[in-house]
Amino acid sequence: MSESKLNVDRAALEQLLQKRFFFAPSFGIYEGVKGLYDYGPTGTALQQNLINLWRQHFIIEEDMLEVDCAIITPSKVLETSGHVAKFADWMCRDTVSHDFRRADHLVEEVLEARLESDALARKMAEASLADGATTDAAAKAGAKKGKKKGGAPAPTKLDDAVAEEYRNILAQIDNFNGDGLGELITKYDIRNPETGNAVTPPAAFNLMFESSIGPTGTLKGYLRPETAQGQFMNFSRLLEFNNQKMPFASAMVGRSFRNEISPRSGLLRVREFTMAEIEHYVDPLNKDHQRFDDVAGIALPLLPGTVQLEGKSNPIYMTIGDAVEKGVVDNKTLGYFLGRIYLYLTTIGIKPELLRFRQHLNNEMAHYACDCWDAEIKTTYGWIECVGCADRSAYDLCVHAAATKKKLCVRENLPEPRVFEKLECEPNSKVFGPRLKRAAKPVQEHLQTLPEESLEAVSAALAKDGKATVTLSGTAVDGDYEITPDMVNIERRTITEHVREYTPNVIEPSFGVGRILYALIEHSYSVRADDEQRAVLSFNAAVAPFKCLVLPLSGHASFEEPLRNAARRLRAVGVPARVDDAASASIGRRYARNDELGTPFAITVDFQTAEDGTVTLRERDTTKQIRGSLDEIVQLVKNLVNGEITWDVVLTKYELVNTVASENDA
Ligand SMILES: Nc1ncnc2c1ncn2[C@@H]1O[C@H](COP(=O)(O)OP(=O)(O)OP(=O)(O)O)[C@@H](O)[C@H]1O
Repeated sequence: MSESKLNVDRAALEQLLQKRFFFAPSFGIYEGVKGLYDYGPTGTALQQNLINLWRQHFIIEEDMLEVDCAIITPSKVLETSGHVAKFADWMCRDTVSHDFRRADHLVEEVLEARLESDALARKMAEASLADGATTDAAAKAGAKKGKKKGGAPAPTKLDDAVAEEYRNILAQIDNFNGDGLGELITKYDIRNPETGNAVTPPAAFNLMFESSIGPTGTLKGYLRPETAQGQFMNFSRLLEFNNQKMPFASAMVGRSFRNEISPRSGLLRVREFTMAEIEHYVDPLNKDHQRFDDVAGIALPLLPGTVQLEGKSNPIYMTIGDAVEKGVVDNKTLGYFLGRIYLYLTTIGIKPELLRFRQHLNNEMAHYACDCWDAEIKTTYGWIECVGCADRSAYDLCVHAAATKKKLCVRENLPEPRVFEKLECEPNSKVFGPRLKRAAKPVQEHLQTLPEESLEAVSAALAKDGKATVTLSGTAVDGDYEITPDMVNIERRTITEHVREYTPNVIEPSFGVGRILYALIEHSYSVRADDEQRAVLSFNAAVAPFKCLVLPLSGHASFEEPLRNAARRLRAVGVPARVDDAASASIGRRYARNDELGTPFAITVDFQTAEDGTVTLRERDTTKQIRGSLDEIVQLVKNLVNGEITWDVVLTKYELVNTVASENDA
């Protein structure tokens, strides 16, 4: 499939979004704070519709268990999950202005700009060559031209090998850690593009907002950076609620908080945002999915790690069935969710040709993940991760179980008892206590959890030397401890198990609602190719913030009653209707305003309404209108909004109203 270009004038779109109050910087009258936004009525309705569709598509369709957990999270939870130590980005500082920049974004921005400049220089050189000049002269001419035009720096041609190196780095930019990014900054003399100043070497910056809980100030807490941990905390209750049946999924829609280093791209990188997350618990020995066949035939644009490491950025198209069979995608459950994510995004209106699934590279993978794919959507800001889909393995449940000594596992009755031999260690605590004092318990626990080969070695040492050494690490009493045969009984026993106990693995699709909302706005935006050049947001009826506008042809008093009646009738059949009776604006201007809000339908009350009770119905994208009785039109709008009929079909059944006059009456 060819990649379609986004034809969006971002400055014009941003103006529209502010004017129609989709969203705006928070605390604006105090000059605002970067990365914080308020949604207005339009944005709120759009977001709510996206969430409703998400709930329908995932939670209801898959019978998931929805929860709503606390946002303020005690430090202990996030220490255990690894977020306190590792939930960080790499940050550089301008050595003169002291501005902060995220290191990977800085490298990306500078190298991309150099490649763009290189491409321009080559184009100019080619053009001049075609005019008969030599390459050098052409480049010089290009440079002069560049300088003359608005003072922008002249395009600079790169050495072929260097350009190739840049492309390679960019294809795997997420794979670099702090040291790696530092080396790139030094090697390629990367500076703050806004000031031209050098930057400091990257340092880790933890993204969590820290707080303290209660008046003592001693209980440290954080605003959650993801909703997942709350769901894990409730794993046992949820399993119980599900009658111990596996697999199952929990889900939550809620706010998360990240103290982003330098938020710059509107809604795409903010410090407080709505996430919709699913934690699907699955047996590690069987990651198949019952409904895999429903999605197996969908061809997805995939960008596997191996392709990125070759320096390539074009996705390969592969059915989900093939991708799992060939091991490109690790397992059927992960593949199933990639398919469901694709269906959700394309159903709400994301253009399939501007969507790809990129696999995480090893260094990029979050500390908890063993395989991860991002659904990335192309916007005017480039490819943006909008949904992460990670196999978190058993990481979270295991670490929380170990920290709390609570069992977070599944117990399943085996169809047949399992009989096997096992080397077991039974400590003699009467001897342990007096001899090892504080270390007695940790040493006993250590021995009981040793893998079979290590326990075998201890047993052999005790038999041969009459003693063995046990080394503790990561405890409060780390060190070497000597044990003797009177302290333990190690023997091989026959075990009969009737129950299998295991920690489930977690497959986690994690959606950033704001990023999806913004990408959808860009994909829905166009400008009419007429003299007026009016903007339209072509949301489908299911996601459109408002479904139907009701308006009078003019401010004539006789329109008032039928107008209210039409709005009342629409609401009675469950269609949210907005009335626009601003008599000061012409009908054409009011249609245009409505197109900017993305409202798909408009009912107009005019002089004929008083005569025969009919109204007109206008569709936003075609601007075509039909006429019918109010009853008929209300029913039609209801069916159109619910997707029971399409506008194309409506057009085959009704005569068009001549609308040229009113549409141009702006
Ligand atoms: N600062 C943010 N602003 C808006 N949405 C965000 C932000 N950070 C993450 N998200 C959303 O949450 C989803 C899941 O979060 P995840 O931890 O996978 O993101 P991430 O890999 O940290 O994102 P990035 O690499 O862009 O910082 C992302 O796919 C994205 O849609």
